[in-house]
Amino acid sequence: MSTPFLSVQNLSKRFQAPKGGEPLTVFENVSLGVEKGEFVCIIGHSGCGKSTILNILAGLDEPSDGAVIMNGKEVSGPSLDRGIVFQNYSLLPWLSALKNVTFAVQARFRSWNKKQVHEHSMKYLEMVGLADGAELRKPSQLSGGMRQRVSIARAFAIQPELLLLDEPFGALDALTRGSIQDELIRIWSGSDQTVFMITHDVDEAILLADRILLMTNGPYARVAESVQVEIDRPRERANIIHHPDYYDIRNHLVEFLATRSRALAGKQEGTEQSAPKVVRFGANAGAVIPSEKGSKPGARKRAVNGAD
Ligand SMILES: Nc1ncnc2c1ncn2[C@@H]1O[C@H](COP(=O)(O)OP(=O)(O)OP(=O)(O)O)[C@@H](O)[C@H]1O
Repeated sequence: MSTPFLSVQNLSKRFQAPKGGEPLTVFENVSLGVEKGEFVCIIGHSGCGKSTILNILAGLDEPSDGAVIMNGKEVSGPSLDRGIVFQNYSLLPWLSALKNVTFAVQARFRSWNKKQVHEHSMKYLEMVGLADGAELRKPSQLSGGMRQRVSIARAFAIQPELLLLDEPFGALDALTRGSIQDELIRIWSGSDQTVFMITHDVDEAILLADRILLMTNGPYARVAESVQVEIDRPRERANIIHHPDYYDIRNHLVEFLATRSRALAGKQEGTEQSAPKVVRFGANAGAVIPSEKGSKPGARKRAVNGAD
């Protein structure tokens, strides 16, 4: 079995208690694989460790045990191969929106001249609706949603191999959220980018993802299930609810969050398999896959509206 593009191997994270008490084991023995070009969402209750996993994938935090291997190399620090959108935007406050983007683009594409950098950056700012003069404002002069859009433009503009998104649309109104979700799918569809995204929104996850990872509650959280979303693309927000698998998947996710995330919580004893259980619906519901690790995503239909 080939090694996946992104391989999370027996990852654990413990934080020291502030006053020398018992350390907090946020999650333990998390193993999973993500194939190149796959779009994966992760869902779990607040505090189970989703952002901590994402920070480790980004190389911004270190695991207590285990490793993350991307493209055959262990992740040991941040890299422009991995673009990140955080919940709290993380923009450089002394630079304009445009300069926040050009700064990253210049670092990524070192041989480009100023004009190329400017045009490329403006293209992505335009994509998020911020090319009408707002690009000249500093983060403190922008609303929360606008700041988040700058952060999204910056991450997309560097065209990373792996896009890490930590609730990227949380601060956006429904209309902007929908149009940026569409842009994300358009960009991802036309590239071989891999996306790993945290969301609390089950409908968003079903609309966007090839696969949804479900985390149990912490401490000692783990990724218990990997739900395949085998709904053909393009998926349209207005029509996806009519797909025969839609409510089966949705009910499964909601039920996991309501009961099983808690029922499955707690420390696992040694022999427990660390790879999540694969869950499939529709025609593939009976398919037997022993573990998620290394499994290929369902047939990819990357066509989106107006694009192939
Ligand atoms: N630097 C840190 N030091 C100590 N504890 C931390 C640190 N960072 C996170 N934690 C703790 O680790 C746990 C997981 O936090 P994390 O932010 O990863 O959760 P999350 O699932 O992303 O939550 P949310 O959905 O609310 O964003 C929490 O209990 C949090 O308090």
